[in-house]
Amino acid sequence: MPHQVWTQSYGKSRVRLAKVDRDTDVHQYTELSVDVELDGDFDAVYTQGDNSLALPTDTMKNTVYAFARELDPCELETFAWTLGSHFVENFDHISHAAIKITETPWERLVIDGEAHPHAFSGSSTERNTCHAVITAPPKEGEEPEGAIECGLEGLTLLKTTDSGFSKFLKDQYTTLPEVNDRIFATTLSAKWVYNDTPDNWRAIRERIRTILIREFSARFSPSVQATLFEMASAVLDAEPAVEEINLTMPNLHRHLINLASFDLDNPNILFLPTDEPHGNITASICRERAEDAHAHDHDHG
Ligand SMILES: O=c1[nH]c(=O)c2[nH]c(=O)[nH]c2[nH]1
Repeated sequence: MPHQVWTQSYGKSRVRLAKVDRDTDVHQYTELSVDVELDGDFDAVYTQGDNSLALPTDTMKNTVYAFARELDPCELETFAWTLGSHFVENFDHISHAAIKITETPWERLVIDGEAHPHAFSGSSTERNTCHAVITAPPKEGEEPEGAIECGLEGLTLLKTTDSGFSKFLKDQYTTLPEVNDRIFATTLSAKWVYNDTPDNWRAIRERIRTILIREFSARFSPSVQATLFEMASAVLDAEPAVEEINLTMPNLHRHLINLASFDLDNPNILFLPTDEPHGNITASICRERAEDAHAHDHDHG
């Protein structure tokens, strides 16, 4: 055979659903977009036109709906895990199921100081994410294995002071002025993994978000990099169940507008907001591991 399928995956993307929990008069509202991707013995589907092992992506969509009816999709992690396990447990030829959930949070409206029982606002760009990859059990009768990565995306943050960038490396192309008072704007994405199953997935997610926001605003930022490290470190310090956290923080520049042509000064008050081009800063921060400590000693020694 001249060619072979080297890697593959197929699935249904952006299966959107909203669920209302009407158990009490105070309704809960959950809105998700789910991606299902399967891997396994699908070669013949590609090479032979043989669909006998191809579970239709339409069926995957229906499975998402059926599971959302039966389960509480509000707990993204257990929903993803149960859904992924279904595919690897029920079909021998499916080796991996990747379930990616993106949740659009809707905030309960507060009217005249009172939380409304069934009216919500959803204007934020923020999303909760959960990416679970479930692997078929090594032996029949055993539990599937897997990994879950939790996160959030689109959390826009800005502070009008307490940020600077100076004493950086310069060469013949450097024009950036050193500043000790600038606007720091970013759209935070965070992804983290746990070393233990949290008691309450929703609660720990909320705590991590709160820590990230608090640290962003807590003190002077000498660079996006240093603030990113502080934000991630604060999560690892406060939450022992978080093993590693990856933060991506684009530096969404606010350039000082030059008003000198109009004989006007600009004492750090009028800026041009831009998002292109933007700095892109990303790092994964983990607890110090014995072998890494050794490697660092070695590097610096
Ligand atoms: O916080 C920053 N980090 C950089 O690496 C960088 N580079 C740049 O032009 N501005 C900034 N700001």
